[in-house]
Amino acid sequence: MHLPHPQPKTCINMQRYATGMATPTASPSSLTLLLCDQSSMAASGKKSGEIFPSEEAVAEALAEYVAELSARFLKDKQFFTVVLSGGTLIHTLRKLLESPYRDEVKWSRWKIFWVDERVVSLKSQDSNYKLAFDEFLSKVPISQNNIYPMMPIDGSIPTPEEAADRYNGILKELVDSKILPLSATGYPKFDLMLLGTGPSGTVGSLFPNRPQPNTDKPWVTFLDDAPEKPPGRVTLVFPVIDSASEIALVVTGIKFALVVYVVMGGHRPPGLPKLPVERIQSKQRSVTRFLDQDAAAFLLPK
Ligand SMILES: O=C1O[C@H](COP(=O)(O)O)[C@@H](O)[C@H](O)[C@H]1O
Repeated sequence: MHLPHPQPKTCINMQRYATGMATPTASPSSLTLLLCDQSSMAASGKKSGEIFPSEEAVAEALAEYVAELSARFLKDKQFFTVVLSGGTLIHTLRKLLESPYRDEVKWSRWKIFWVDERVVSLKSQDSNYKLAFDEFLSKVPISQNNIYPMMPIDGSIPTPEEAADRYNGILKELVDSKILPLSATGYPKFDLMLLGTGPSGTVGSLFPNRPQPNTDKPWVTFLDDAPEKPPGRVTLVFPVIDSASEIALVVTGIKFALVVYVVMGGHRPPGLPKLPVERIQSKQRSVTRFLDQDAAAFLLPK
């Protein structure tokens, strides 16, 4: 696969993606790429489109975005339902723990879910819940009653299939009690889905070259042969992810540059099937992308 060399001195404003006007399958030549000078962007400290000069700037913009959504959704409904991923995303949420967000956000009205989990004890270093709890949830006043881990809180470790059944049941109860609405296509509709991706284009635990990305029921599925450790995973199916009112895709770091390039419409190796992360664009709502310059290193104008 031939890729352009990164040019660290340039940055790119791809506002069209932020507004959902472009699709991931558009060719680079059809996109509006505005080059700007990295030093002026860094000096202004402001976000420019969706590619930010640093991971720190991504974290700041993400906090502003999430806090604004929380306020907007809570004007009309009792709870703000947020679905977390694991991985680097959790660290990037850190600015929400600082002023002004820490005091302004109505944390007691958040309900927290996960897009995926590793089938391990909640105390394991591999647990997405533990990561989120230690780094984020334990530092804000969200009641434990409003946190819905994908693994049992009693520390038991079910099989991946049992864990998926259990979470399906939890989501069903929340739908039945009208806390989670159903989308027009019959899937639970969360307010905000916070996604990362792996270098291979995963979303949650929907891995390329596995059947789960094409599964549409039940709402939560599982695998016991994930290509990355640990092998047991529970994950929301794609239509549940796609039904969320808002989706943020947060990608920082050079190891994601290739997958970002492909997702944003760059040249793709012949025969490469559509990656799970490429499927989250929807006509119903935009995907808000938060990329740092490292993740966007291959996105160069033609
Ligand atoms: O295993 C997982 O990895 C992905 C990506 O994590 P990152 O460290 O590359 O950002 C994460 O989104 C997912 O929730 C997690 O289970």
